[in-house]
Amino acid sequence: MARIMVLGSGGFGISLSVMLHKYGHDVTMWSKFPQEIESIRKFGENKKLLPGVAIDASINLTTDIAEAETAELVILAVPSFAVRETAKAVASHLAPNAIVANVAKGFEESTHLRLSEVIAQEIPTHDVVVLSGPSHAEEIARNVPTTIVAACKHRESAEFVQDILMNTNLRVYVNDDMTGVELGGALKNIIAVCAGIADGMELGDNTKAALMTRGLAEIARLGLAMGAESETFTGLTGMGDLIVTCTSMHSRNRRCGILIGQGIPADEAVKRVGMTVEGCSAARAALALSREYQVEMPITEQLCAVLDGKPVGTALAELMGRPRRHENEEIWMKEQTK
Ligand SMILES: NC(=O)C1=CN([C@@H]2O[C@H](COP(=O)(O)OP(=O)(O)OC[C@H]3O[C@@H](n4cnc5c(N)ncnc54)[C@H](O)[C@@H]3O)[C@@H](O)[C@H]2O)C=CC1
Ligand SMILES: O=C(CO)COP(=O)(O)O
Repeated sequence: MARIMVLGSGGFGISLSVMLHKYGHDVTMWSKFPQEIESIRKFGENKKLLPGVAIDASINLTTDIAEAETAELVILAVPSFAVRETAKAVASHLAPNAIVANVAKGFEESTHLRLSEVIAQEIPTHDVVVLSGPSHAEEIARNVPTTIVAACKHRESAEFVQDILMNTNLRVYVNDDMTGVELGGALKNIIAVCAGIADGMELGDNTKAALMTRGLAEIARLGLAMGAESETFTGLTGMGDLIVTCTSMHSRNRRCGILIGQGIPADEAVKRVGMTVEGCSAARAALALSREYQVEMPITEQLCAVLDGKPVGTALAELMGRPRRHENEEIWMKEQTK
């Protein structure tokens, strides 16, 4: 049994807390917002962010982040935009040997940093483990067999988290390619918004398959330029998460895309989803990174234009009308220069 502090009492924070509690761990769930905790106490669930999932009364609920002091594992489960402030808030309350894990999938929008880099800046004293992979909160909470990855440069830290999280319904792999794992998780949200747009426009399965496949190509292109390993993108945190998020009825990013595809302006679509949608801000960060690393990310570029008001039909026509190329252009170019 481990003592675990989950920071964030939204969809994913709750699903992890409920699962870890079920497997006998001592779980405390924190929210910055007293009204969120009060509402969970009152109704025994988070009616807005994960309705229908009962939160056992023996899961400790708090708004006092200092309660992290006794935790062996502290899991950040807040949106990307809140990762720095949450890491900063918990930094002085961590036990010396605690491991910090992050489940948020995105970038810091102002710096374009990966979230483990943001956390490392605020908590340089502790190892950060990235948790990612195809894992919707709604299904984790209901014990649907699921696989994820715990990524860290130090294998012992990743294995510490693996040991705590592994159970009969959750299989956890370790990986040391933190860059690849984090980029896969952050960038698939962009493609999920686009897949949703295609669904909202009532395009077909061919279009969705094209977006997913060419989306993975541009995810891997940026990833390789940033030092990730290519195998990571065909693994759980690359292709695996891309599949689940582009096809699932649970996906917040896809749901946002459906609304945009139906003609709802992006800001309004995000509001209507009412939960964390990471793909829109990730698209802006990814576009900046693609320019910095000089790689082409045409789908990401068109999503950014749509977020700025370009009609989805025009964006689609421009993607279809791109200059002819080889499917594996970079490999082909390399072959020619041998
Ligand atoms: N919901 C899911 O199935 C999964 C979500 N994730 C990732 O986990 C992260 C959180 O997502 P969800 O739990 O779905 O979001 P959510 O919208 O359900 O909950 C967000 C939580 O963060 C808290 N929060 C918001 N602003 C905050 C701030 N400034 N400071 C501290 N806390 C703040 C909210 O009070 C709430 O408890 C996202 O990056 C998402 O991509 C990853 C895997 C699965
Ligand atoms: O990352 C997730 C599932 O692995 C959750 O994001 P979505 O809800 O947008 O699919």
